Amino acid sequence: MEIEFTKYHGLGNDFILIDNRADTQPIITSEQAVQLCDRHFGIGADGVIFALPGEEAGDYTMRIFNSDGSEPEMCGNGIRCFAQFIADLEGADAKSEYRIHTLAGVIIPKIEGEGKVKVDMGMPQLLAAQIPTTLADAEQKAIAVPLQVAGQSWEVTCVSMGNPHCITFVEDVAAIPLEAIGPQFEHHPAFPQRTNTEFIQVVRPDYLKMRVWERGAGVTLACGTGACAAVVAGVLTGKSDRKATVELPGGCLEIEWAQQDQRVYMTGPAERVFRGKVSQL
Ligand SMILES: N[C@H](CCC[C@H](N)C(=O)O)C(=O)O
Repeated sequence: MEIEFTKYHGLGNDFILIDNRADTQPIITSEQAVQLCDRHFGIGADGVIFALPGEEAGDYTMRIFNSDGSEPEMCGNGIRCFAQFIADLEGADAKSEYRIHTLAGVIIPKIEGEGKVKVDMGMPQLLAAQIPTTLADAEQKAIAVPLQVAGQSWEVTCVSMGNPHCITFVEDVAAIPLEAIGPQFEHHPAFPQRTNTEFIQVVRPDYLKMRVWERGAGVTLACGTGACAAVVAGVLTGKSDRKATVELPGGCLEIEWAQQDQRVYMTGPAERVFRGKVSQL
């Protein structure tokens, strides 16, 4: 079988996008996605994203496989790339705003020009059962609670953007041994669905530096849902403003947890890199 694909990235968090509009199920398996994401034996990416026909009043449905083959509920950098991909596919008929059905609900990206996409990421979920985490009672929030990892006690705050995030604030993100401790956070028993983990250095209340170990993908250059979760955690712990720039290794995202509707808005780039075909799957 030969598969056409287009490679996009959002601040270096890169994805293989597949036009899957002719089928209601992804045309490749999660095992094949792992092969395609391999940076030596495949195309190389942090994940594979499928553009499927719309469901439940969505213009389209987005599904994604992480590079380890697991299927997350949502992807922030990915949905900006998804919106750009759809607009490229629709050409002259392209809209500037789409309603995308995802496992995290309907997400609304708006193409703003100069390669920027603004996304209504919906409302964060904060109850322990919604993350999910056992770090607090099911109907309570896990804000600034202790978590033992690698022989150290970390103060963490848990936020779901449809996918789980564990946020901790540190003095110097550059000093964090991400490859050593990331997997211990990801697979910690306190997170039944595993977790993404964000390490945040507060430069100013409106400027955060972030590094991330992603569930199912490891170290990435950027994480959109993680940047949103980081600002929410910053507000909940009194460390950041509701509107902040989040600087990631791959570049900056503008995030706002809006006071008036309690929804999180993320603005950032989405860039097409190349198109290709792959066979022997
Ligand atoms: N690894 C994440 C999915 C991708 C999220 C990230 N790439 C983003 O931009 O939000 C998870 O398993 O929840």
